[in-house]
Amino acid sequence: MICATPRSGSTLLCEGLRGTGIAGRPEEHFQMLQETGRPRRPGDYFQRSNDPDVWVLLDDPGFRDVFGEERRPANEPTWMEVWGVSRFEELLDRVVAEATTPNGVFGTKIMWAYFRDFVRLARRSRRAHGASPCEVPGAVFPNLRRYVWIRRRDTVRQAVSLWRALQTWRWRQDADDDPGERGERLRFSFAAIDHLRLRIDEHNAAWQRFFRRCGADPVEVVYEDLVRDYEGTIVRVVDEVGIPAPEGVRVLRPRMKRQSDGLSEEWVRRYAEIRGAVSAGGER
Ligand SMILES: Nc1ncnc2c1ncn2[C@@H]1O[C@H](COP(=O)(O)OS(=O)(=O)O)[C@@H](OP(=O)(O)O)[C@H]1O
Ligand SMILES: OC[C@H]1O[C@H](O[C@H]2O[C@H](CO)[C@@H](O)[C@H](O)[C@H]2O)[C@H](O)[C@@H](O)[C@@H]1O
Repeated sequence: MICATPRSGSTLLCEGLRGTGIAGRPEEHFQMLQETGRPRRPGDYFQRSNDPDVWVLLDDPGFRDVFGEERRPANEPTWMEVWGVSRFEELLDRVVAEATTPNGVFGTKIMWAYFRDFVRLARRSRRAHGASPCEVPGAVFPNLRRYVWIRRRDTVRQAVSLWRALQTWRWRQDADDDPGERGERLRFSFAAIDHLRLRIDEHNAAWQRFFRRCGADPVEVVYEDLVRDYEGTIVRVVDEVGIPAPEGVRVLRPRMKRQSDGLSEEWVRRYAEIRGAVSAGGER
């Protein structure tokens, strides 16, 4: 089970593991909120914000196409409808069947932001009824061995990446993709990036507390190291999870490309400048 936060490089890791053919087919199979049964909408990423500038942004009519109904209509199918199932147990069965490689290894990826919803939905099902939150993943996933925790050292760049993805709704770019939107309509917001950075830091800390409390020792992957040594990192994860690879681990070249570009760098610079001024007691 890959434990992640958004824009941590988790898809690159999942694709690398999937490409080995022996490490399951991890994807974001359970991205649904308990309340709505749907994946998060852009506005959900800003809930519990303590920053009035974020509240103003959420109400800004100029931002309706980003946060409003246009992006994710209220009648979009629920996640269970997408999977064509009516009970959580059925979803589990479908996911385990689809995400298991012939050697019996299963893989999935879960973000902290909806891990609580996953745990609560699972505990209402027969599989994990009465299980403590620590016991839930082991109760619903067969022979869970180790968690894999992916994080990014530079959470400012991660937050910039997320703020961009929330505006473009482009979550990946493959080598042969048309790059599409390159920044013409995108809006910088210190408040939004700062909120997302705080949440990312908070969610990483929450994963750590969860592992500590549950006596788990996750395999750790840092995005910047994964990018520097892709093959070596994938081989290490397979090895540390304990997946037998009698003929060695095959690592395919990634199809995905880095999405950040000069505009992302410009936003990182502007964010640091404003943050520096705010810490020195100045205005945003
Ligand atoms: N090949 C390659 N090399 C370097 N970086 C890469 C690569 N593939 C994906 N990425 C970067 O991973 C970031 C997306 O992270 P996630 O996959 O976790 O995002 S998601 O929340 O699941 O959509 C996102 O980071 P940013 O570049 O900062 O936007 C992607 O560009
Ligand atoms: O390719 C990157 C990821 O794309 C999907 O997830 C992302 O898009 C969702 C919106 O459709 C969003 O709710 C989610 O937070 C994003 O991570 C896909 O589901 C992931 O498997 C994939 O890693």
